[in-house]
Amino acid sequence: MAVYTHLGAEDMAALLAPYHLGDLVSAKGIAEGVSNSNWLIETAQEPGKATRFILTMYEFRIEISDLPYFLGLLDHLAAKGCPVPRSIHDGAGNLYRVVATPRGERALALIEFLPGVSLHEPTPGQARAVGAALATLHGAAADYPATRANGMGLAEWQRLADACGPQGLASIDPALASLVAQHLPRLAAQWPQDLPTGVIHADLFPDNVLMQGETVTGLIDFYFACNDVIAYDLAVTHAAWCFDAAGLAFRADLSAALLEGYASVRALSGAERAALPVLAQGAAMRFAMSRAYDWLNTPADALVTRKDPMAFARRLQFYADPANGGVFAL
Ligand SMILES: Nc1ncnc2c1ncn2[C@@H]1O[C@H](COP(=O)(O)OP(=O)(O)O)[C@@H](O)[C@H]1O
Ligand SMILES: N[C@@H](CCOP(=O)(O)O)C(=O)O
Repeated sequence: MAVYTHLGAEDMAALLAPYHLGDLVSAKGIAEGVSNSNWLIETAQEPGKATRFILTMYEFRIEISDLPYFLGLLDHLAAKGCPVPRSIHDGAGNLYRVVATPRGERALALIEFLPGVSLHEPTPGQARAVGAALATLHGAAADYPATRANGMGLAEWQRLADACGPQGLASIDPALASLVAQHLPRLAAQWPQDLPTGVIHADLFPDNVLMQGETVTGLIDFYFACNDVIAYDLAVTHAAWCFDAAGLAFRADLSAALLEGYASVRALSGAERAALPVLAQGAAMRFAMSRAYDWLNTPADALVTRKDPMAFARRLQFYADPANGGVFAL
């Protein structure tokens, strides 16, 4: 997360009053992340007994009309035992509220705080646990009744690339514009059409998984969740987890563990397995393009760390290299 909107203690207390959670004890902006402003909130009904929550203010890339899908999905998955934060409803039962801020009207929601830490250098055991948790999520979400199209699909990668423009892409790295021109039309032509679809997380990066040891204690940040190709979610997770911390070297041990963990809960069909190389190239393109756009357009005053588009451009090259075709064989 990030903090785009700066709020004083009085503003924060007023925002939280409709939740009837007691007195505001502390509110700390969380610098991780990109899309929203987030705070770790502590409130207490009585002195010395504080409870933690996460307050999210939706800043961009999120339509308010999608919030019932995202927040309802958290409650659906939590009810099935998945380690996801429940949404906290206000005193009138609302899942989210729209408030006036110095930057204009914003929607906000409060969710449960979950224990655990996100990892920078996962072990194979942790990657296996994440694979299994992802497959469990896919199963638990199978009867979620709402649907949402993927707003970060192929058409959006193209729109982001066009918005950056060849010069903007080249200003990030001289190789980026030609890489996009080489691979984006091919991916559009080769994109699989007939694979099983369902609810996917679509952004299960290490910073969106909380762990204690090898136990997944939290799957968070469902704000790209949507209905799309289920195996694409595994490809996204693979692209996010299976390279070293610098994003340069492929980690075969993490890859094997993640795929094994996934397959231990949900078997992949032959068609899904065969499609993983192209799905992973698409995943890498998706994050290269959103990062490139953010690289060129992040407000100067935002408390946010821009993420390197080239880390995913390099992964795209890795997945597109025929010499690496065996990565997804189990
Ligand atoms: N339910 C939660 N419990 C504990 N920590 C959380 C929770 N939700 C978010 N966080 C913390 O806030 C950070 C940013 O949250 P996240 O939802 O990933 O924001 P963004 O969408 O901007 O990436 C996480 O990396 C984590 O440290
Ligand atoms: N995981 C993405 C960033 C998406 O933003 P988030 O902070 O909302 O997860 C990336 O690494 O590019």
